[in-house]
Amino acid sequence: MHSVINDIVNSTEKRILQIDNGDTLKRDPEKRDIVNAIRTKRSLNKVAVISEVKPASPGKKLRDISPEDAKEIASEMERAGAIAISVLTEPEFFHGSLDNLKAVRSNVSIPVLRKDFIVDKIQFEETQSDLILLIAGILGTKLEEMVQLAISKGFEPLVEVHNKEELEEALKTKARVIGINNRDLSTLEIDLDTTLELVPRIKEFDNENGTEHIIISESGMHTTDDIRKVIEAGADAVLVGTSIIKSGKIYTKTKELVDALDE
Ligand SMILES: O=C(O)c1ccccc1NCC(=O)[C@H](O)[C@H](O)COP(=O)(O)O
Repeated sequence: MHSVINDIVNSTEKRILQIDNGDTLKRDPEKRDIVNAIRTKRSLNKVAVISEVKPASPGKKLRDISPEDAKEIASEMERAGAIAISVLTEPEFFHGSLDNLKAVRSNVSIPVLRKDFIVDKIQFEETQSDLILLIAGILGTKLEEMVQLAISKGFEPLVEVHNKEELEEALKTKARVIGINNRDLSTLEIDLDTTLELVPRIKEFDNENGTEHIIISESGMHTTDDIRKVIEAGADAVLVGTSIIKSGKIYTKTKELVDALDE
């Protein structure tokens, strides 16, 4: 694991000590269904884009985003046809917040993903979202248990993998949604071919087991060519942060990616 990831996980572990066990968030009982949203979008030959409210990457500030800004940004993403909104909530390295998550979910009607470094079930109690990210490379042997717990709490777990070993672990779980992260968390290098390498194994598993996983290609997509590359390889959806936020034109850039198959 890259030292930045170790730092992020260490900082998260310290932060969760502050979560008050008795202070359980009252969650909206309605879960917005991303699986249907993705299938509907794809049936219209549009790209299912999960658009990310991302203030920063480690060491790289993109834009200050307050809860009010987050609401406005997410509304523009929804208007432009995004099927879901991802909200980074990690405060130290990504400048995200749970307040941004809450603000976004109350202001859009599409599914919302909490994008963070979940290391302990206590984090479920502070989360107002429909989906929650579980990173196989971080959770290791705890992955299956965390997937079960997330489902029992009413979340749709999005299990993120980057290599074949992590993918095999993800396929052993009950998760319906698998994210292939094109960013290697050991080196932070991005390679869209990661999606091309891992999709066939998911398809093979589904054929053998009568399952139908939803595949999300995550990170490093900037152009419509990038989007077409991963969709043509078999991804059902894409998760895009930096290129949308950096464009400064949230509506226009999101729509360009949603319409990438029109060209
Ligand atoms: O964004 C980073 O640089 C990063 C570094 C280390 C761990 C995670 C990181 N990103 C978290 C994400 O999951 C991305 O924000 C998301 O996949 C969107 O990626 P991008 O479109 O490349 O901003």
